[in-house]
Formats: sequence, C-alpha cells, structure tokens
Amino acid sequence: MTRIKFCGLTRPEDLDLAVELGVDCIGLVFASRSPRRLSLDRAAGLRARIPGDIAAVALMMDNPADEVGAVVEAVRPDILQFHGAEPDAFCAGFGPPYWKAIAMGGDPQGALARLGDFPGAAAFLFDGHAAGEPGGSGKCFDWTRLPAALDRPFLLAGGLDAGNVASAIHTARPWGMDVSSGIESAPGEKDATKMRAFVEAVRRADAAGP
Ligand SMILES: O=C(O)c1ccccc1NCC(=O)[C@H](O)[C@H](O)COP(=O)(O)O
Repeated sequence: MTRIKFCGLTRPEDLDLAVELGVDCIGLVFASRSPRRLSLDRAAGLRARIPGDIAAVALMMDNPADEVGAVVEAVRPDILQFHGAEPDAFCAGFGPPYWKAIAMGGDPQGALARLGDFPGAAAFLFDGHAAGEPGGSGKCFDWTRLPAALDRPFLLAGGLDAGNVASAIHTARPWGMDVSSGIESAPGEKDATKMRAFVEAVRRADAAGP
C-alpha cells in the first residue's frame, strides 16, 4: 500500500480531516521562507491532534541548530525532514530519524550524485523544486529520472494532485507520496474535496496493481 503524507498543514480542521482520511504522515513546516511556517505554539497544538499511528514530520530548510532543537523539544516530531544544505551529521544530531529531501528540479543528475552524502537518512524524498528553493512549489519533475534501485524507502513529491498521482505511482513505485499545494485552495489552507480526492486516487491506483 502506498503511504500518503499530507504536508504543510496549518489549521486544526484540515489536520482532523487528514486523520479521518487515514493518511500515514503529516508534515508541519518550520522553514523560514514558507507561507506555511508554524510558530512553536501553533505547531504544538496541531501535533497534539496527531494520533500515535500517524507520523508527525517536522520540515526544516537551513534552520539554525537551536531552532531545530526547539522544535524537537516543543513538538516532539517522529521524523525530521531537511530541504536545505544541511550535512548528514547535522540532520542526524537531534534524536528523531531524518528524511533527506532531494531537489530534482534544476540539476537532477547532480542531486542524485550526492545521495551517498546522507548515510544516516532513513528515507529520501524526491521533490520537484530546485536546490536552494523552498518546497511546496507545485513543481513536478521527470519521475523516470529516479534511480532504478535504492537501498532505502523513498517518497515522491512535487506537483502531485488527484489527477496525476496514479501515474506517478505506476511510474516510480515509491514507498509514499507527499502532497502539499495539490490539496490546497491557498498556501497553508487545505481543501477538503482535494484531500479526499487525493486519498481516493492513491487507493484506486493501489487497488489496480502494477
Ligand atoms: O511547503 C513548504 O512551504 C516548504 C517550504 C520549504 C521547504 C519545504 C517545504 N515543503 C516541503 C514538502 O514536503 C512539500 O510537501 C513538497 O515540497 C511538495 O509540495 P507540492 O509540490 O506543493 O505538493
């Protein structure tokens, strides 16, 4: 079964619907350049609504160590996800396992050549934005560029929505799919109809098989 990660949630009602829909992971954004960035207080309130069988993922992009530490302490994420130029030792140094976002926009070959720089990553998240740009961009990349074999689970992200997620699953066979702007009506405001449609599209693609 393909796992689903809804990312960039900022409102309790959106989070409650994500839980009801049975997603596997919920992403809370702390990157400074994001319209979805949460304060610690707001994030802690949202985190309290995430049940134990759903992974709370805290997203960072070149945040200083003290900020990451404060998030870990206040929000207690299950996983940290790094989108910036943070090295492996930094990402691995806060306690929770980490996922490394790989920027597949711009120079995908260069990005893939650096996968070996992250031996501590529990998973990779291949995203459509270019290196140095924030995620949540709605930009797709060429899914056929992904390596044929990887030694870790991976998620696919970037420009996914209910209309293209089945094709992405069939092309890339990822461990999980990550979506943010494809289920929004405005940055940080999720749309209930789009959320439902995305989950249904993933379930249908899984049921149809390879
Ligand atoms: O969502 C953001 O605003 C963001 C900002 C800075 C770094 C990462 C960010 N989001 C990362 C995500 O995991 C998104 O879900 C991913 O980029 C896919 O976004 P979208 O293309 O909008 O589905």
